[in-house]
Amino acid sequence: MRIDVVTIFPEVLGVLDVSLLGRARATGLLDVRVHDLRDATHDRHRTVDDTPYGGGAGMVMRPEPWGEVLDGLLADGDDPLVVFPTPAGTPFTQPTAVRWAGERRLIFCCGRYEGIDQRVVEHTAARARVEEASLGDFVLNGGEVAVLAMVEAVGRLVPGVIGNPASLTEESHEGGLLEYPSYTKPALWRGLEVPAVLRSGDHGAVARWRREQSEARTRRVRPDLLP
Ligand SMILES: CC(C)N1CCN(Cc2ccc(Cn3ccc4ccc(-c5n[nH]c(N)c5C#N)cc43)cc2)CC1
Repeated sequence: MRIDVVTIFPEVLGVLDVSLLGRARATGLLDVRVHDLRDATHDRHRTVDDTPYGGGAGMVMRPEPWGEVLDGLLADGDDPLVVFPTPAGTPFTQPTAVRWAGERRLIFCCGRYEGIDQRVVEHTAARARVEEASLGDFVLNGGEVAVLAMVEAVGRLVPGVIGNPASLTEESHEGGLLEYPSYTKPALWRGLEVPAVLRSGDHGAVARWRREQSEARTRRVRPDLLP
């Protein structure tokens, strides 16, 4: 999978070079390319923003640099999905990550200030598949942190990125339930014991206990996830 990220803060995306995604990049499983939007400006100050039509607080990102950088990225004709992170977007969920992990190429457009001139979304949607997605119901200062989360959630689902695919099967939000609690050695720690069933060797009992724990945790913490 190829992932392009357009941003005015390319250094923020540097964290993608470490850990799992770093190894995935090094082995070619993920081809992540970060592009500095300011490279598509041509004035002395490398200006990417201007005042909003209609007045109001803050600045809006100018359409011209975005048009130029997307002209280049969309020239390959390989049908990428173009994602605009925005507080006004469709909630990004695990099903979204699973769906995006099936794409051959993703392009993430990180806005800043009060957002990107809407005509960029409109013009891009006339020549590519576009989604406006939100990381959650809270406000960030720009799209970069959201894209880091989205790229990690998607990248880890690409075959080969996670060493043990089995660890992808029983995760939170898989199958609509939160994951069961996990334990490791020692069996007794600061007076707290590991549940006996987990040390019983009875795999059927362990599976039942884990399902019950997932259901109870979901009822307690996220009843909205239950059918
Ligand atoms: C003037 C006045 C009436 N407006 C009132 C509503 N405000 C909403 C507003 C607030 C901040 C930002 C900062 N920002 C710029 C690009 C950008 C991309 C993603 C996110 C983002 N925030 N939270 C998420 N889950 C996100 C995602 N994904 C935030 C971004 C953008 C937009 C804008 C100002």
